[in-house]
Amino acid sequence: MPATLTAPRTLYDKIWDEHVVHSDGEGPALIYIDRHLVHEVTSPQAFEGLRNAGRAVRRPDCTLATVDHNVPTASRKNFTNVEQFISEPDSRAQCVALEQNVKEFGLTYFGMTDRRQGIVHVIGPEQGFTLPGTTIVCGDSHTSTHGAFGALAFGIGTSEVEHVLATQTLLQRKSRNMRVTVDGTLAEGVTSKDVMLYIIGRVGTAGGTGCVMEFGGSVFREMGMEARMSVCNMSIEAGARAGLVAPDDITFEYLKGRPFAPSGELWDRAVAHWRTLASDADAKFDIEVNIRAEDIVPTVTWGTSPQDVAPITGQVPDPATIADPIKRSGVERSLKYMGLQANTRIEDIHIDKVFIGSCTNSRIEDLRSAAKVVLARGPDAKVAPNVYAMIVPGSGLIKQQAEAEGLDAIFKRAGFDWREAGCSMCLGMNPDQLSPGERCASTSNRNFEGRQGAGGRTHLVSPAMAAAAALTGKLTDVRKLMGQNSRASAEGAKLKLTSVFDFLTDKATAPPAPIARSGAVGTGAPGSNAGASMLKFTTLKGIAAPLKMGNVDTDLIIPKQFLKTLKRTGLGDALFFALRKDPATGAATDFVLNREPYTKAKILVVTGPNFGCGSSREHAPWSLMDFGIRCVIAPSFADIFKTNSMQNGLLPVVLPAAQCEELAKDGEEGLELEVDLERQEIRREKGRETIPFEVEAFRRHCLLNGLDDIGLTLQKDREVVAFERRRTAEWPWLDGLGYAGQVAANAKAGSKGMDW
Ligand SMILES: CC(C)[C@H](C(=O)O)[C@@H](O)C(=O)O
Ligand code: SF4
Repeated sequence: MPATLTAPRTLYDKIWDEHVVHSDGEGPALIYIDRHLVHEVTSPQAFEGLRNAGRAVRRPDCTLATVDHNVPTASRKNFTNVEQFISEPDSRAQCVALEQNVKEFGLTYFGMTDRRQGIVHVIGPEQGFTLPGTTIVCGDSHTSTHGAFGALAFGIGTSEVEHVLATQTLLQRKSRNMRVTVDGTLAEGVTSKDVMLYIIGRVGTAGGTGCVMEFGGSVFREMGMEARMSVCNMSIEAGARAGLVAPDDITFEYLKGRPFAPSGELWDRAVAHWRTLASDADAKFDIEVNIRAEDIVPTVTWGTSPQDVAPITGQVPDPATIADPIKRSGVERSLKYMGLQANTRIEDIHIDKVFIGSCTNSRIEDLRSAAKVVLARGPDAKVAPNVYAMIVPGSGLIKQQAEAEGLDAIFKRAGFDWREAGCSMCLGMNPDQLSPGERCASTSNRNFEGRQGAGGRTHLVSPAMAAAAALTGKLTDVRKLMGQNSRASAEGAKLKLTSVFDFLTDKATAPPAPIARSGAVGTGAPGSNAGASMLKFTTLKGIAAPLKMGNVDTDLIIPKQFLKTLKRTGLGDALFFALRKDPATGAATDFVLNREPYTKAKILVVTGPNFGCGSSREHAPWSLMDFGIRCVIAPSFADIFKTNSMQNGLLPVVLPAAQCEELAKDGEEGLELEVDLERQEIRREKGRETIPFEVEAFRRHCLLNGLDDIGLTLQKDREVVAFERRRTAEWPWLDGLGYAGQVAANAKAGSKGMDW
């Protein structure tokens, strides 16, 4: 055993070590992926890639697919099929495409007639597909949710989805270890959502960049699994690669008996292994944050970034008190967008809509918590006049359980709209959206501009706070509604509790056989080695467009309505859509990319940090590329955006903020920059000083040579097969139903070596 494996290790270190298939110690490691969740938005291009290369899905038994983002949440009573039910053509096309792909590639699929259908991050844990100690990925940033089980779970882009489908592995660099400890006792009325909003407010949306964030301390140890999921869910909002809570008896109790979880003797073996995973007492964390539970009160967001938080007892900030000009203008911009005056009391903010749902807060505990607030107001409690409040359970099973408990009746009696499962107004890829100017108290996770609908205004809150806002028509301290002692009054408001196992009665079954296609699925693509399908990047000379903003999120780079495409191309006009088109008239604005000479920009120079934060949508780099931009220079990038860019031949260059400012000035003067990846330098006009930069050696090599990751990984097939044999021997519960120790041969083992 190497020395590093005997030194004290964190939970993350241990999961990482157990999943390395190959590492040369320098480049990224090839890690094995135990569980892959798939949804309709980020998978069509990945399946298309497999189809074009004649590749199969390597481990259908470890892959689970559902539809969630596009599905309407209207009653399915008259549902006959997706074609008939989904009227919006692009949403329909994505759902139909997934239905065809799962058949063609032979995958387990919870479609719209399956009561197990729901938000991908809700159904994985619900089914016991999510297990401790595993690596879990999905083409979705909130894959971090599954870290609540002590799994290394993170979002990936579509190119990586294709990589995992084809190889069941990913090329990854190890992140740093960060720990957030919250000790003490939470005050009455303070929930896991408040804890996480508070943490994001403290560390910022880039606080966890490059890190895996473990949550420790008495507060998380005492939390139930659903609360832990809400916390880990939003670790991506803190910029972290993943969130983690050590698995313990609470975890095991939650999982035992779930359809996809191991049972019998395998269960005992699995639990014995899971107990070894917690961070060693003397393990070292690169970053430590300590928080006192007593400092946290019900928390809401006032602005357009999840870090814009305030206690419900507080007020909207005043930009005049902020010295840093970028931060000040950011706050001014947020307040303008949110239609708020500085120093307004948070409790004086009136709302138009309430959304209870999303992968953060749509589970049974969340619904119970909202229902308790309604019950505490007595039988005549009513949603405030002029407020529309909707409740969207995270899965069909949660909906059934809530109905068995009578929660739907409590909500309906008070005037809430009770809907079918899906992502719904968290993102509004389906018909559930805010209208321009509408203000919403939402239990979701992102309050970016236009997130819930163009011009819509989002305040993130807990389910209890959302229910309170629905009843009063404004952001309200839920503690006032629950009385002095919320726990006591909540207990007074009795709910008829049920067991989830009354509903989890559909047995897990082996995935169906793929539909055979001539010479394609299952037959592999011998010889399709290091593909040169990625666009090469050597040197790039051109106009640089300056963008003086920080925390530019991918919702802003490309809004949701453009994620419905089945292609990777044609997205240039969608780039920064909300900034480039006047929402009222549709006319072009004076945004930098609409002005000459920047309509021909090949480089984007951003002066603020954390470019590309938020969603994992690879559509962000696709739209930049389609516009003609091949290089983005910024002080820092969000992890997923950076990887997605590299996968597409778009070069992200990190430079200190002062140098970004200098280059932005060149851009403002209309000067060209020349980005030379070979020499790792940026040459400027007018004899201005050349600026050096650094790009990780492996990625530089791939960009310079146009090498795509799948081709490289297929050359490691022998190592992958050996890993799978060991996995079956040591952790047999990870092989899914129908796995016979055979995988589709995607590439011939032992083909040419590769210098990575
Ligand atoms: C569609 C998907 C790429 C996206 C994500 O990665 O988060 C979505 O789920 C979101 O919440 O914005
Ligand atoms: S964040 Fe919203 S849109 Fe994204 S997966 Fe979760 S519920 Fe769906």
